Amino acid sequence: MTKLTLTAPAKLNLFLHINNRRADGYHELESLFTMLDFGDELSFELIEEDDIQIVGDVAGINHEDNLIYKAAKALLPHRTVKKGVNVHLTKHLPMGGGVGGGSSDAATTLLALNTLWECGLTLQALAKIGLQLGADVPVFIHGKTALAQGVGEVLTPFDYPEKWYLVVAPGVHVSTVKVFTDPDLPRSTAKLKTPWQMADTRNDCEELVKKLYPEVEKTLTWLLKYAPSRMTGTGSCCFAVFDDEQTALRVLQQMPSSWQGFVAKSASESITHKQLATWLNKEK
Ligand SMILES: C[C@@](CO)(OP(=O)(O)O)[C@H](O)COP(=O)(O)OP(=O)(O)OC[C@H]1O[C@@H](n2ccc(N)nc2=O)[C@H](O)[C@@H]1O
Ligand SMILES: Nc1ncnc2c1ncn2[C@@H]1O[C@H](COP(=O)(O)OP(=O)(O)O)[C@@H](O)[C@H]1O
Repeated sequence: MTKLTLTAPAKLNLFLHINNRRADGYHELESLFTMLDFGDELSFELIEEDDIQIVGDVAGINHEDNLIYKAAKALLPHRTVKKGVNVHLTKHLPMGGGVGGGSSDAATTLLALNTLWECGLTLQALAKIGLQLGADVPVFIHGKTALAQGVGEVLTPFDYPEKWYLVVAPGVHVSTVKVFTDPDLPRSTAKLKTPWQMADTRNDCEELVKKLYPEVEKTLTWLLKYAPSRMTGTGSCCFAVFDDEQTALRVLQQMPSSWQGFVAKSASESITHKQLATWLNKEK
């Protein structure tokens, strides 16, 4: 049977500004998203049973709550190959960490099954379906470093230098909903005016999350000893940026053992798109 293995990359919000809160409760934001060359691994295999099976690292997530299942189910009406799918998931990304693990799994599933089920949908159509699964899904579908506006779905490709990042997960789960519904969250950052510098930016969620989760404050304070550092998304993961891999690895070796961490390089085009292109060329 046809098998396709893809990475579901981590994402970082190199900055995250919250401009206002919409009537529907979602927030208008501006953020510079970049994908990393590290993430979860998903293997897709078509099966005769007309079923969506997920095996591997699924601990703690109910089958029908898994964003992989939701993504596959959303594509069922579009498939021209009437077969089921078995998905093997190997998690490497911390859940609810602000690195988009669930959203990335969903996007990778949409990209893989659009191909295996021969749905023939464009990236725009996949991103529209993805937005229903989460505000972060469209950026993974397009798979490019991008300036995000709207709730995260209005994406403008942005040329940003590839760097090395040390990403640290302090082992606390931050609820995105809790952060976005907190009255103390700053919600009135003005839209960026070009030209702008990274020094003009920040993560508007950082102060609130540091106050609510002292372990995040400790992580940021530790990272800032070595390199410019920020929290990604609504946290809890934080990242430090380096110009070379060796320095980033040396800092990782000094990381307190109670935290999890990895070093990865940013990729202006997501690893998923490159893997899919290679697989399609081999299939020809
Ligand atoms: C905050 C960001 C920044 O990249 O990332 P994470 O920190 O989750 O990684 C994203 O916008 C999160 O996207 P995603 O993780 O898909 O969140 P969703 O499931 O869409 O929304 C979860 C909840 O967050 C709030 N939410 C999310 C996005 C947004 N622009 N405004 C919001 O108010 C809403 O309360 C929503 O119900
Ligand atoms: N395959 C999955 N991997 C990770 N999280 C998942 C998955 N399916 C559903 N979820 C849920 O989505 C939430 C995290 O969504 P995600 O987009 O990864 O946000 P974050 O960017 O905060 O990590 C988790 O709290 C988890 O409950």
